[in-house]
Amino acid sequence: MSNLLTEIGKYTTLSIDTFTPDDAAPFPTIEFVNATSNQGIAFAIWKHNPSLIGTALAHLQSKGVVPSLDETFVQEIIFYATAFAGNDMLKLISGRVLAQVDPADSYNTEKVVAYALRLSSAFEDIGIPKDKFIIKIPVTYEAMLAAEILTTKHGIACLGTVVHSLVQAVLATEAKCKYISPYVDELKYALDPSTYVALPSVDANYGYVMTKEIQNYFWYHKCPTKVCIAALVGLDICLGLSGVDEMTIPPLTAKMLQDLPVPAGFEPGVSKETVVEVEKKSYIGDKDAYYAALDKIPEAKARIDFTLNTFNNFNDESKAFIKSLLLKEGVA
Ligand SMILES: O=C[C@H](O)COP(=O)(O)O
Repeated sequence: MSNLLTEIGKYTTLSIDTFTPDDAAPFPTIEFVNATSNQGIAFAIWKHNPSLIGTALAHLQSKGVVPSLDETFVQEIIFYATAFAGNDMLKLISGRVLAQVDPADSYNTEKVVAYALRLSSAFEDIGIPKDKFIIKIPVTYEAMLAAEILTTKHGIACLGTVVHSLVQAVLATEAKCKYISPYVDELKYALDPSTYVALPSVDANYGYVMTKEIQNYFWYHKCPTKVCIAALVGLDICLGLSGVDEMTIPPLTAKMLQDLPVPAGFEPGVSKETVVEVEKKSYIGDKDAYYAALDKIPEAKARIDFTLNTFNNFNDESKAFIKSLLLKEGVA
């Protein structure tokens, strides 16, 4: 039977905002193409399924790696537990699994490259080829230099994430990101969708207006980068942005859309037929111009800082949780 989720899926690629296979169970007839993770989702996975940490530990031990509480070993556990979780999700989706670099490295090109290569190695080591995963990289000037290196020199597909402005989107497509993820609703709602409070109109939603601006720019200038919207919670926003290239939908929002009928006369909120002319911009090769442009958007800067801090906190919690498991198992 037709419902709002399948209807939106006619116009927009649907992906799911989870790495927990149980979350995909309520949608047996929906084809989610990609499945995503970040440090918040990762922490939830370890808590939900701590056996993934044990699987990662056993794999590393089988390769002769000696367990310890050192930062390097705990990080290796995160790489492999992420890869094994991704492997489970790949059984339920037709596309790729996505995993994010350490947000603490976001302003350091070399560190982003090194982290992404180690994470990619873990995926490939357990049999997940390069065309089945994507590395998510927060869009800063420094990190986009890393994305370009990873794409062109290593053949690793990248998604520019934590996008809160057209300025970042322009840089990410110039850096050859395969996707970008504009954040639509406030991150606090994405982390706990049950607390969502809709604004009086979608036009009052910063992320909604920005996402339409970015999609229009990418379509008008025929950018090869796809817009894969994230931090999407509100039903009104999902309807308003239906028609974008791709949506990563949290399970709770997907369930609500699946339970709703299609309104009479439904039309997607965004369409290539209504694209308007927009001036082309360029920031690659001009770090000062990029940060000067971003400085003019305090809302974007505040949201980027808040998001990176939030993910850093989840990463710290993950590491503390993994250390406590290693101690409990008596292996470190
Ligand atoms: O869970 C948080 C948000 O949806 C952030 O987007 P993401 O899942 O693509 O990282």
